Amino acid sequence: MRAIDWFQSDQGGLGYISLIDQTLLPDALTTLQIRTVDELIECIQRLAVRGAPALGVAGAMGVALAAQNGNTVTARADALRLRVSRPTAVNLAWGVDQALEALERGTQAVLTVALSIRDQDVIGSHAMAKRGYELLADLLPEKMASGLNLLTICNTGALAAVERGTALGVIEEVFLRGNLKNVFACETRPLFQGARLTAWELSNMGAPHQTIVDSAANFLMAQGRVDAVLVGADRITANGDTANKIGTFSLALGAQFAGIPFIVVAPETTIDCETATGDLIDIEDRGTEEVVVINGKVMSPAGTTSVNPAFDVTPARLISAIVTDQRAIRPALNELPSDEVANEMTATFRF
Ligand SMILES: CSC[C@H]1O[C@H](OP(=O)(O)O)[C@H](O)[C@@H]1O
Repeated sequence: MRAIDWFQSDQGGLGYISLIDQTLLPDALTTLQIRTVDELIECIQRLAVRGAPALGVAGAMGVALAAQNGNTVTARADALRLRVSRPTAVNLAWGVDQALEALERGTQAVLTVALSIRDQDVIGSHAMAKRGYELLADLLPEKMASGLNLLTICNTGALAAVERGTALGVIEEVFLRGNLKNVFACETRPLFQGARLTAWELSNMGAPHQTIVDSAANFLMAQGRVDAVLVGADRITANGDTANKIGTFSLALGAQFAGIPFIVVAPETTIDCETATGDLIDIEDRGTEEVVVINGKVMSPAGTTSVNPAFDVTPARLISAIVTDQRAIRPALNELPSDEVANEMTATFRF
């Protein structure tokens, strides 16, 4: 079952978006039928649908909903509201923009673009899985043979895309080829995408895994218990700086301290060459309640407020490699990015 897809209903031929409500996992696997842009915006903002690639598909399919439910003026207005429903993942705006370009050619033209984006995401996720596996085999041949201990954060599997996903798709490939010893999945406070979603996906795969509290990750790396860190991305800027789930920057620091590869896996559609450097990325702050309320229990005294950035930014110089559906930038095999490699990344990404 795909995290997000499009279906044509028999009710007058109008189509709708089908999506898994990820807020209910792992306790319940429930799909929703989304027929309006307002319903889709609500699902995006409460993370019923989430993950950069999935948001790109949702953005494009949302424009198709808008086109079939209204005239081009109201459709464009609805699409622009959808475009800004979450600010950090560039894929959402990109998906909306791609579909909007077809709006004047009619609803079917918009839907054709949206379904193409969906299908390209599937192809890309398989390409990233293969390319990421090959990179790990190049970087860690001996450890690959004995079985890799990998660490990841948030959820970057099929739930964050259409199929397979990004970083977790690479981990799946390592598992399917018999080279996975264990996955440490950071629980990923405050919304527990790791403990809930990544653990669910790894369990469904039958892959060996353990969840950890986020703050344990760097200690495990320092102990030598992690061979590589693989993470997703929500926006990669022209110089290779990468926005991803909060806690990712800390993992990159831990990986550099431990001398292990820190690998970002993301489709080309996550690269935003219009934004020069990571400090320019709009980082979503999701407010106090998500931090102080856990399973309905308020953990802090009334009046306590929180800073709750949903993402952070990892500087390109801390990133060992960026694997996309089309390429992989690889550091010298025996060192983490030096200034030269970081400059190469900058040169490579600055189109
Ligand atoms: C496959 S990239 C998914 C990316 O999106 C997640 O954020 P959120 O759960 O808030 O949508 C996280 O940053 C993942 O790395």
